[in-house]
Amino acid sequence: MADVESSLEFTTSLGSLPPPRTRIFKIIVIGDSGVGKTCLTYRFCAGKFPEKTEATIGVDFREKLIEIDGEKIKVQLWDTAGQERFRKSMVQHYYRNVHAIVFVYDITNAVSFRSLPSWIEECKQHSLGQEVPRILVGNKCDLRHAAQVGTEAAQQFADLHSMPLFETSAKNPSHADGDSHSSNSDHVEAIFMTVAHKLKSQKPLMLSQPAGAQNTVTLQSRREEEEKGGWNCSSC
Ligand SMILES: Nc1nc2c(ncn2[C@@H]2O[C@H](COP(=O)(O)OP(=O)(O)OP(=O)(O)O)[C@@H](O)[C@H]2O)c(=O)[nH]1
Ligand SMILES: [Mg+2]
Repeated sequence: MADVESSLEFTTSLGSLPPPRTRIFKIIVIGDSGVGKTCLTYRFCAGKFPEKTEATIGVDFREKLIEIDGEKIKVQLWDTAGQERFRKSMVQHYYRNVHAIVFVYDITNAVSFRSLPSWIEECKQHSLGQEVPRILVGNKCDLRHAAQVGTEAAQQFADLHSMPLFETSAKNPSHADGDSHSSNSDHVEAIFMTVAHKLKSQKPLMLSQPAGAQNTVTLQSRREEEEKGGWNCSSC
């Protein structure tokens, strides 16, 4: 867990201050326990695969400052717990003010794919309609030999629910690292950047940080929730 914790410190560091009124895109990552949500979000924010992860309790935040067309944008990933017992107290909190949803399944675990309708239903129950951009991510493509979910079935499901499908591996090094095995999977970085581009092009009403506030959007909302006794965040 040491790696993940140090990433959190790094990604939420007050040291690298964004310019005034940085837009924040809140993206929630959901799916069954063990599909790799923590690894995917860590990979995007810290640029590497975590050596060790533990089941997420409640929700973890990871942030990355990116630049699109000259505008600096903060991508805020909410890495949610897949295990029911670790998410109960949190659910109503992380579905607030969501800009995009990433549904994740594990291509080597058919059960995680069959669970997707219930995750979609949960979003619906929390008033996240079709207008909220959503994508489907099949993770662990480095284990294709053990695949239980084919690309065709996944694509059909994605089409049915009008969302793009990406197959990827949080573990594989990128092309830049000289690995040829990753050629048949999308890159984690490209996936989240695609979501960010989509959000930017839609110009939705975003949370923004006024000059000098730095991370107060995140910290304040957490403090408010803590006061209400609602937070149960494993790494924050
Ligand atoms: N081979 C391989 N293993 C992966 C990949 N992504 C995650 N894993 C492994 O899958 C296990 C679960 O990963 P996590 O990221 O903790 O899963 P999670 O979805 O966050 O699980 P919860 O927090 O319980 O909801 C860990 O042992 C990871 O090392 C991947 O792309 N390839
Ligand atoms: Mg996790």
